[in-house]
Amino acid sequence: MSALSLHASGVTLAYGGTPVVTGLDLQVRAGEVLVVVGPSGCGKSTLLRAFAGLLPVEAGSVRAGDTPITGPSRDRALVFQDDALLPWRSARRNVELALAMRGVPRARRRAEALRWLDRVGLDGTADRLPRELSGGMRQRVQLARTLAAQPRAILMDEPFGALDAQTRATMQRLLADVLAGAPATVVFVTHDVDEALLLGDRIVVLGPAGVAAGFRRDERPGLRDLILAELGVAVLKEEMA
Ligand SMILES: Nc1ncnc2c1ncn2[C@@H]1O[C@H](COP(=O)(O)OP(=O)(O)OP(=O)(O)O)[C@@H](O)[C@H]1O
Repeated sequence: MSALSLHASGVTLAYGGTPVVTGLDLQVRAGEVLVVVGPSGCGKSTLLRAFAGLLPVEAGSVRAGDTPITGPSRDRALVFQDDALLPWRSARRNVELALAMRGVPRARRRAEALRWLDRVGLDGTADRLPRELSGGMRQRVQLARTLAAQPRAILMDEPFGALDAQTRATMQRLLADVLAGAPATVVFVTHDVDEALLLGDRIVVLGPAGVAAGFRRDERPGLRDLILAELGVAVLKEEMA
């Protein structure tokens, strides 16, 4: 399975007729990790929902590769802060579910689920229920389950927002590691500019008028300050809008 490019062209997104995002143009290249930052309420989650096929566009188009996005697909996984694991299934059996949905024969699921759990550092806890795991461990299971489904695009909405600083830093490094070996395009939403700089090949600042600025990582010295400045301007514009 190859990574999937994602495209938003002249996109307007709205809830109950009230526009949230207007005329947005954004191209995500196949295989890149694009991080989206922006003021609270500017429509970051809404954009992910459109790419996930959960929210139809009011105007413009969203595409995955050449195909218009008209609904959810197993090719595009959405990952939230809440781990959304099934509470009555062990970590291993949560991962096995993703394998079953991918059509992996029953006889191979157990070993493959254990390999994915091992990959996210969870060997030895495969038989525990979600409530017997810490928040960071549950996020690891969620990551294993997402990767096991082999999506071609992963849409991540502040997945580490609920974790303490130390666990969050560990998860960021782990994610950077596993993504390096995964053939998937990633759109990652965060409030944390340092997280954006660690994970993103490219970082865009979303503002009330669409993409306010875009940066390649390592593009120039002082990138962090530049992003913070753009973010500050976007927040002011959002407040004045
Ligand atoms: N289901 C909904 N129904 C109505 N309005 C909504 C709904 N979801 C979001 N909104 C509104 O749309 C706007 C954008 O919300 P969204 O969650 O996309 O912003 P965000 O940039 O992800 O914000 P944050 O950074 O705070 O998570 C907000 O004004 C929000 O109140």
